[in-house]
Amino acid sequence: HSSNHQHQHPLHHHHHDLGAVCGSGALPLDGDATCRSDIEYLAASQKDNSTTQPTPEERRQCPHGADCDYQHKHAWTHSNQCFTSAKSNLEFCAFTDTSFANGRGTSFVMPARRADYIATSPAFTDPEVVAGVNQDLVRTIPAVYEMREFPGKGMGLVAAKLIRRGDLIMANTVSLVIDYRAFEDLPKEEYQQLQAFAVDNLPPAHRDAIMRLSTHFASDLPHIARVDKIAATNAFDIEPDADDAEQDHGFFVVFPEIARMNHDCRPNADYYFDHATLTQYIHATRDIAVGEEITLSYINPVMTRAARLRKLQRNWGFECACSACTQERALTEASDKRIRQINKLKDDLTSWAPGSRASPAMAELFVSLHQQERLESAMYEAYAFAAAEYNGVGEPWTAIKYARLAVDWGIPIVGPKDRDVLDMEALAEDPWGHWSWMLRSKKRFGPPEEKGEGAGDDE
Ligand SMILES: C[S@@+](CC[C@H](N)C(=O)[O-])C[C@H]1O[C@@H](n2cnc3c(N)ncnc32)[C@H](O)[C@@H]1O
Repeated sequence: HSSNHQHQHPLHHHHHDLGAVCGSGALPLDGDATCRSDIEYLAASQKDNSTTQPTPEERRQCPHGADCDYQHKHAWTHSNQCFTSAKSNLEFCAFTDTSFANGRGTSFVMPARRADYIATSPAFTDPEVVAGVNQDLVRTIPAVYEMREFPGKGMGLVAAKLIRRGDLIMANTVSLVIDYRAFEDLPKEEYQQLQAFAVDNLPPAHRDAIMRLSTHFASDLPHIARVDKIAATNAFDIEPDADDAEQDHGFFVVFPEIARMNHDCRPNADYYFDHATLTQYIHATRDIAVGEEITLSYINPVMTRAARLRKLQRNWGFECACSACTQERALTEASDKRIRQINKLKDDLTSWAPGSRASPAMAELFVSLHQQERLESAMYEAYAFAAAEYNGVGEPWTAIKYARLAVDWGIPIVGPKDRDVLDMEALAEDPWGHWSWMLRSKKRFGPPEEKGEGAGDDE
């Protein structure tokens, strides 16, 4: 299934994984109430006036944590079409809430308990958190972009004013949300029927915005096939919330306005998804001049030209003609060499084994290669590696400099709640108390590591 790339967080050199409250292993499918974050329980229970919502204490005592979460049954405006998979025995339904996000509406295709779980998110229980999002079907703030046609690409967006790095370009709440298992487990006809049903039940303006989206030049498709082609051409992969009992199973999601952004291998914007607001945010990754096209990368950009072209052709069926793909041959070769070097250096920088060659100088090279490659979306990671390397040899001031850069470049790209951003904030505030403090020196010059469990690299 075609879908846009998602951020991976390759900065897994943490010895203390801030993101994982219950350890790093996958949760059993029926969940574990004690593993979930207290803050999220509080947020959900305080923001919901209904008395059926268990208190944080009640949730904690639930023998089957996951079931406690679904005591609150969301009032869906449409949820009368379902199919049960013979393959997995799961029942998938189309759920629509036409009042979601101030009447914009949203539709899900997934099992009922998962839909009810997602509906406990603040985006549903506290409409305030999504006020001001979705400035497109109904606009109250002037747009920083306009839509126009780009020869060979269909429609696209251009900057209508100077946009600075870090500026918010647009944000959309979830529109059409499909559990990957529906796609994998159901017969194609049933799956496509649920998907079309989900779209048809949205409020008309929203439904029409989806139906106008690109089918990548396919025409005269019957309605159900057209919806399927629109989903395949425009969907983003979304990773489930870490508290979702079914977190091993991802979604693909269509956002009707964001879907108008075309691909560039060196894009000037990037996106992240926030589960609390069920919103995809698009920010500028560098300054964008008036009249310049606003672009995203549909794939991981840290790939050689040939690999990028292959992937774009296979998943979206277009021949990438962005400047990084069409520059003269000598420049392409130089770029591919830098890409290969970036990927090699990353192995060293992510390794905290005593034999790793990583050093502050290597991290400086890593930062420079990203700048040379115009990989603004990945700069925060490079800065984070540099911060950890400097701190690892006891250079707190340079470590703080890079940690601050990582935070500033990371917030627009992965959001303020991202665990790497939080980790760098912690380093900038207290390098001496950070996990990386003197860690390289200790590993290289300290007593020999104990053999076996816990020794050496945490990868
Ligand atoms: C998510 S949509 C982007 C918006 C689309 N151009 C439209 O008219 O709504 C993805 C489709 O846009 C087109 N597209 C996006 N980036 C492109 C590029 N760099 N070159 C050519 N076509 C592109 C392809 O048809 C692709 O299947």
